[in-house]
Amino acid sequence: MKPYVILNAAMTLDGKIATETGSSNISGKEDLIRVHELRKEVDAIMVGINTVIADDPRLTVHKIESKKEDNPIRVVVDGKGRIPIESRITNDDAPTIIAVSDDYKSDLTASDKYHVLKNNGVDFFFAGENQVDLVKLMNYLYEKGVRTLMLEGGSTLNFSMIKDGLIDEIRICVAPMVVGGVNAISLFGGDGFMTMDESVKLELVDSFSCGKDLVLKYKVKY
Ligand SMILES: NC(=O)C1=CN([C@@H]2O[C@H](COP(=O)(O)OP(=O)(O)OC[C@H]3O[C@@H](n4cnc5c(N)ncnc54)[C@H](OP(=O)(O)O)[C@@H]3O)[C@@H](O)[C@H]2O)C=CC1
Ligand SMILES: Nc1nc(O)c(N)c(N[C@@H]2O[C@H](COP(=O)(O)O)[C@@H](O)[C@H]2O)n1
Repeated sequence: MKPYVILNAAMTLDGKIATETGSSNISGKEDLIRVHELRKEVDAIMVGINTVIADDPRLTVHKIESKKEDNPIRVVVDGKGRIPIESRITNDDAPTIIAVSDDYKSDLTASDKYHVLKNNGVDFFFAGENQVDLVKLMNYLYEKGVRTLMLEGGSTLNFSMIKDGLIDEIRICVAPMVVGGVNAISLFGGDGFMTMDESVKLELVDSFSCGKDLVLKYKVKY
């Protein structure tokens, strides 16, 4: 069993979620309110380690009125245990789970960083060779009571999740901007599919204006 997974992201008209240098302020203020309302509804939020390193996100409900209990569990997919010890995501604003691959378990558990984070209340989950086994992670989160999970990027994790058949719904804020650049970061990265036949098919279920932005909602049809 797995949680119902909603991928939420903001992209430019040309499908980029960040520039080559990592600049990623894309959503307008109305869209950020929508995002934080969604954060308040879900049981957990998940991001990849590069997003933590690039953005040092809080992943809490902080742009609308809320209480600490409204904050979902924060999950970081971190195959090699690279989490910076001072990351905001490890503070006590909400529970945090760091998922690491089995190959890096012994290195991590032997480190001071692991013990400091454990003492601060951070939980660890180990599965997979080199990369985190996302199917096992979803199963573990479900067993912990997570029924709805918001995937908030980045590009590499988004592709792994959709390739593994783990995303149920996609909500995209399309901002009226163009950034270009072959090295800018797109909504789905990874190795990609080689043919359109392999592409994951979507069904548009809603679309609406949100301030200056357009929000598109899709169901994923595996
Ligand atoms: N505009 C928006 O809505 C958003 C923009 N962003 C932007 O995206 C950028 C980061 O994206 P990106 O660089 O693609 O990185 P991700 O945040 O997707 O992290 C990917 C890393 O996670 C680790 N990982 C471990 N297991 C897996 C697995 N099974 N599948 C995939 N990844 C795994 C890998 O690192 P390792 O090998 O070390 O394990 C991998 O390189 C940032 O610039 C950020 O600002 C992010 C979110 C939203
Ligand atoms: N919805 C959305 N719009 C953007 O323009 C963004 N750059 C992002 N980024 C995601 O939100 C995280 C930051 O969260 P906090 O405000 O620090 O809680 C960031 O790391 C991305 O996952 N999202």
